[in-house]
Amino acid sequence: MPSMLHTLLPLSSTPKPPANSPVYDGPFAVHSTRPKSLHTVAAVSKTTSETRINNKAEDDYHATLKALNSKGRFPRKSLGQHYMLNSEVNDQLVAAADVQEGDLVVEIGPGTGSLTNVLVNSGATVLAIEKDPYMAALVTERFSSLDCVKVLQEDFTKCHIRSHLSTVLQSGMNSSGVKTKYAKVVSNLPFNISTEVIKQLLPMGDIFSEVVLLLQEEAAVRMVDSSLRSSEYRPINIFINFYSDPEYKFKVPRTNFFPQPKVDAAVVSFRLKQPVDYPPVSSAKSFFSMVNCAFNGKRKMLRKTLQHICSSFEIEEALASAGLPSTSRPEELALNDFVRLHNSIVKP
Ligand SMILES: C[S@@+](CC[C@H](N)C(=O)[O-])C[C@H]1O[C@@H](n2cnc3c(N)ncnc32)[C@H](O)[C@@H]1O
Repeated sequence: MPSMLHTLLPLSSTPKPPANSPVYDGPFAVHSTRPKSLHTVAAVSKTTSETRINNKAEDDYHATLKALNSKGRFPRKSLGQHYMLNSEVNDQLVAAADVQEGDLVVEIGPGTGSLTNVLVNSGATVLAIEKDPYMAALVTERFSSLDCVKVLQEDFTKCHIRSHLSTVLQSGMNSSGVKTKYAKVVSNLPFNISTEVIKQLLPMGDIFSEVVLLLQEEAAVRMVDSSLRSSEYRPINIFINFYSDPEYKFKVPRTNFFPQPKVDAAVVSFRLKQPVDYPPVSSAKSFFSMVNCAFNGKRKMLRKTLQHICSSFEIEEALASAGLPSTSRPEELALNDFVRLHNSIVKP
């Protein structure tokens, strides 16, 4: 190991790869890909087409440590820094988004660039947005010779993704050949910003076709499963189904990350609906404000929880004209029921 690594992570405190890991037990095969040797981050060089990375880089445990040490960094909990050690998982993430030559892909939190590398090798043009200035510098250096990767050092939850995308489409970066009208998002992002990111991205069906995210497993299950009357049924399920068709792809055990998080992860794809396909409501804002009100008392009847929108008599009338019992509770209503109820209360 390089002396730099010893300086920053003394042997006694150097984290060890977890026993028998990383193990990816996705839907396909179970692999044991224990770290093999010490690799540098990515050997980046120009190919004949000048857009690809020559040799498939090894983004394993040692490479990740070495990359972090090159910037004098330890993983930061506050930034949700759990780096992916298993390139098979990155391959499957990219496959889940069906990334093709000419796709424009937004990656949130590229970290050391292991997923970025797989995206580039699939022929994508990548706009990577990284909050940590050290990791942004690292990933910028790693892909500095490629026109098809642009790294922005920004907090994704605060950035104006629309204007960044249009800048990319108008810039020289597009000479690397973005062929589609819609971009995709593929990301292993910090668990603590995932709900915010989902709320930010799903209503953008006019610019994104697909959002594929590595999420905390429990959250992934909750977001995809919108079974009525379950204790997990929430306004976020209505929101997700309003704007997208979600699909649980596969589980990723915690042993695949460095450092290991306390929970497992899972990949979810959200196929975004185009605005013309959204359920017909006069205003999405008033629709979601009604849904949120309805869930204020999850076990209470809607004629009670919606009382500050209109009188309980009017609510009962609206329920009847939406074909719903007057005793309905929010957990009993699917997306379409809420749409009919909203349209009965707020006449278009
Ligand atoms: C879970 S790590 C994943 C890193 C890398 N994608 C991988 O697979 O190894 C999350 C990354 O997101 C970055 N990050 C944290 N908060 C962010 C934010 N608000 N906006 C953009 N990047 C963020 C972290 O610095 C870190 O690099």
